Amino acid sequence: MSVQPRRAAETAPAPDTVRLGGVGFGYAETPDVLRDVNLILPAGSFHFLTGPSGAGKSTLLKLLTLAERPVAGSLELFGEDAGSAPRSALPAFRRRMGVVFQDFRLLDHLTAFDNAALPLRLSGAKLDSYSADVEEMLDWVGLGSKLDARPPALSGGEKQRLAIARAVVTGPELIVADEPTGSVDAVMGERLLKLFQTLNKLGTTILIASHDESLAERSGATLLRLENGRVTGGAA
Ligand SMILES: Nc1ncnc2c1ncn2[C@@H]1O[C@H](COP(=O)(O)OP(=O)(O)OP(=O)(O)O)[C@@H](O)[C@H]1O
Repeated sequence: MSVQPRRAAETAPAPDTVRLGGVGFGYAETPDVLRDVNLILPAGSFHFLTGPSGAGKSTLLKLLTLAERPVAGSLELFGEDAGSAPRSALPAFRRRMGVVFQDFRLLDHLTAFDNAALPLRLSGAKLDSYSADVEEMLDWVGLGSKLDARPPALSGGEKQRLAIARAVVTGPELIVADEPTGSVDAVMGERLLKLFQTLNKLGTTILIASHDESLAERSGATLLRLENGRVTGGAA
């Protein structure tokens, strides 16, 4: 696979990709969704996050992707304080991660190719430099014949695979995915798992929130469980 995670040039050990200490967060109607989350994702680690519906998995992912910020505790990404960093610093954190949202967040007016290529285009890269990588990634997720299709003409599973291609095509250091196999069949679920495993072997830190406990167990990833506002399992 030609898409590879970017790596720092220095030889010092990479800092933990994610460190959460005593994190608390909630909503007006549901305070205390997260009460005291302690979580470390070392660089290059692979974790699955499971837990009952409504436990707060998507909420935790919103904190990691900086869509929300903790109201208590600390959040470090890539060895730097992200929990209380100024808003102007957030895009630099976000550029280092690929995110698969549960609702995909594709742009309906763009083709599949242009949706997948969007993060590269926004980074200022020239089409010639990324076009082959984007096509390879779309081929990997089974969309090689749908490069010109727009999201409204894609099935739920195809949209999900397109969202995954877009998240991984930049070679991010961290991939955060919310139910990334929820809309695909078992065969494609295995194929997507292989994609995540391959990216992890290349050094990408990966956190997948999923209801699919059997996929999580087959993944070889460290299993984390979110319940009653706390995460158990893993290195924290
Ligand atoms: N934007 C919001 N405003 C208010 N409450 C919210 C919001 N988003 C989530 N919640 C509430 O926070 C709690 C945790 O929701 P969240 O979606 O994070 O759980 P989850 O573990 O991802 O659930 P599922 O497995 O069903 O996707 C739930 O009680 C939910 O109703």
